[in-house]
Amino acid sequence: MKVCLIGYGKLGSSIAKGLRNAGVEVTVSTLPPTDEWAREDGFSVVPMRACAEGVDLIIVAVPPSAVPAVMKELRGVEVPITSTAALVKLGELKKYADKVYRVMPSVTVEVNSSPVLVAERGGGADSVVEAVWGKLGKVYWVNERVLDAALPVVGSGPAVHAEYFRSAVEALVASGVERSLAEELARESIIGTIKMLEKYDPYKLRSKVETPGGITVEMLLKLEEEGVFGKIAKVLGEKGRELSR
Ligand SMILES: NC(=O)C1=CN([C@@H]2O[C@H](COP(=O)(O)OP(=O)(O)OC[C@H]3O[C@@H](n4cnc5c(N)ncnc54)[C@H](OP(=O)(O)O)[C@@H]3O)[C@@H](O)[C@H]2O)C=CC1
Ligand SMILES: O=C(O)[C@@H]1CCC=N1
Repeated sequence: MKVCLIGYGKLGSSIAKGLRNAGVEVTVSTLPPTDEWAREDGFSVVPMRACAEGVDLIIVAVPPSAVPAVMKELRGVEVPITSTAALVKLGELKKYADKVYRVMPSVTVEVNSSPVLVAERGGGADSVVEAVWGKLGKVYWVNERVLDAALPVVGSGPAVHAEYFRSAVEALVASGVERSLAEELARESIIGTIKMLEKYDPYKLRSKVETPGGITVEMLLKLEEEGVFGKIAKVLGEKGRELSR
């Protein structure tokens, strides 16, 4: 399979590396200075129209403000297009191309382990979209409203989750644990928790950990009193509702 990737920034470079891991041939089109970064990473960089020739899929990973210019330059190209841009709706993309989809992944595509929301089925090239994006994680076909509502947890997710991880590490360091050990312990704990969440819902998991009158319930009640979890749900939920309007 061959892919043309437009944009080699934070997300684009992760997409390129994830696809390469999976044996997909990637050609890049981007502006300076990231054109040089793509070359240093071993990708071939060409002008946009040349990039779009003879490929199975085009992935547009440029800032939302640059999408109209890129779509205009791709006008008339028959190859299906997937846009990763937040904020640019399908209705806008369809003004420029027939076979076009919105995709919402996260940078964890770099390790081939991202939820990949795709809107919407029936865009004229579903199987090629599934085949390419399926190399980068688990594909979920959704309507556009769900893609936007889920963006705070899917697209932004790694940054939000990393902040919890960082806080846990700082807590351990403050308690006298060496940073390298603290990072390893926090990481292993999260990996184990994720595996348990595949078996149990979060309420059940919490009740398995809380010893009555013990340390866990004491800490969790304190965090709830501070509004920590409620605030996360409020901010992410408000943003999801705003985006999906
Ligand atoms: N970062 C993330 O985790 C996620 C991002 N997204 C979406 O993906 C898109 C990219 O985000 P991100 O990678 O963070 O952004 P960056 O700003 O890091 O990267 C944007 C890339 O697009 C290039 N570019 C800008 N304008 C053009 C143009 N006209 N033609 C060709 N290339 C161009 C930039 O080149 P240069 O910098 O060299 O000028 C850069 O390589 C955004 O729309 C964002 O909403 C979606 C999900 C997750
Ligand atoms: O922060 C952003 O706007 C983009 C979309 C999701 C992740 N990065």
